[in-house]
Amino acid sequence: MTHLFTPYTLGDVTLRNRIAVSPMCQYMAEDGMVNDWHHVHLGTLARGGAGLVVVEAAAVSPEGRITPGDVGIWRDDQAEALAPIARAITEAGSVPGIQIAHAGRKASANRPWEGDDHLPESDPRAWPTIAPSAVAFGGNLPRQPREMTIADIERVRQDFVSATIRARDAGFKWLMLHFAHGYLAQSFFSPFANQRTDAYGSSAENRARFLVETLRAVRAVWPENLPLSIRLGVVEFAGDDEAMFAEALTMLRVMKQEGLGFVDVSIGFNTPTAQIPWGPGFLGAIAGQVRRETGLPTATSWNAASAPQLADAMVRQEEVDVVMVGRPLLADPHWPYAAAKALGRQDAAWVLPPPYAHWLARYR
Ligand SMILES: Cc1cc2c(cc1C)N(C[C@H](O)[C@H](O)[C@H](O)COP(=O)(O)O)c1[nH]c(=O)[nH]c(=O)c1N2
Ligand SMILES: CC(=O)[C@H]1CCCN(Cc2ccccc2)C1
Repeated sequence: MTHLFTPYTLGDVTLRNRIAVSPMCQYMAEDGMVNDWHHVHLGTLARGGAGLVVVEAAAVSPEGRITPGDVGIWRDDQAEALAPIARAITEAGSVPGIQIAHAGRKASANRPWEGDDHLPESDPRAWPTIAPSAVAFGGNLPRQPREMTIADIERVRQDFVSATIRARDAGFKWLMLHFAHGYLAQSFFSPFANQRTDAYGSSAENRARFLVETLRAVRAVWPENLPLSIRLGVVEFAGDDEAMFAEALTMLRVMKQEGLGFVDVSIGFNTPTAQIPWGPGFLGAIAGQVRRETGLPTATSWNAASAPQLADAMVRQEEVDVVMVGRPLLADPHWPYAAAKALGRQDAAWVLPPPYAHWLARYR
């Protein structure tokens, strides 16, 4: 029995299988607008057979981009440009998802293959960055951000709400808030990054405030019957993970009461000194713990699809409900087909659309 190829229903949304395209920035947008690159990239991935395609981090404001090449959803025309992509994903038999994000102190950077570092302040493309505290990430991102005022906090929360409304109206059916990877929301939760002494800092409850308030505000405008998820770093691999994990579980229980429906378990990435134990499916056990301790359905990524058998086992062992696949899909957008074959599914070819499947099913 392959668990990876069983349907999954959450609210009024059913995924044809447990494979999701993990959100992956392409850094190919101009002024936040998607273009042919994104249409071909995401359309091909949807035709590859994944049950869910999560469009890359879309910035909720210009300052919230990581690089000048990031997709945006801070304007109506940007959302309108995303609508055909949501349609193409749906027509391919997959569910259209999108991640909305604010990069915080990791913003205003070069594309990864062009340095992955902060743009020089003299660069006309650069912009000032904001964060919970005036504390730089360090490493290749040394710029000190401006500490956010309460007015900034309220504005950015509203930016997440406006972006949610645009995503809804553009036809997306699965929303993921980017609360991970050292970006703005994750950095509020982190004692490494958040040294505030007001209601948004110091205690775990205060450090969770921006995330919980934003989730609550987004929940109020995202349709009740559609999945509302977050991607959250629950460990840092930088020393104090027991405390961080316990705080994350507490926050997730509060968020569940506030209408969170699903959590994609990831890494904090709040400090350049992290020692990540890279390896096949290394977050699986942690995702399973989150699932048992909070009762929330989960996903995780991080080499979860290094082998189809591993991805299948993570579902079978109830560590996750959905497997987020990233880099393997860059290598092979039809990875779900290869996985179906590797797992011995009779109708493996029919993971792909008829114009491909008809011939592959009878290929001798
Ligand atoms: C090119 C590229 C771009 C992105 C990513 C990765 C890569 C390789 N990742 C992380 C990604 O979604 C996934 O969690 C990790 O890559 C781990 O999964 P894999 O081991 O790649 O399957 C990522 N994560 C996220 O939450 N939002 C994003 O927009 C991106 N962008
Ligand atoms: C936007 C986002 O969350 C992404 C941007 C690209 C790097 N991602 C994190 C990453 C690190 C190492 C290997 C793969 C991925 C985070």
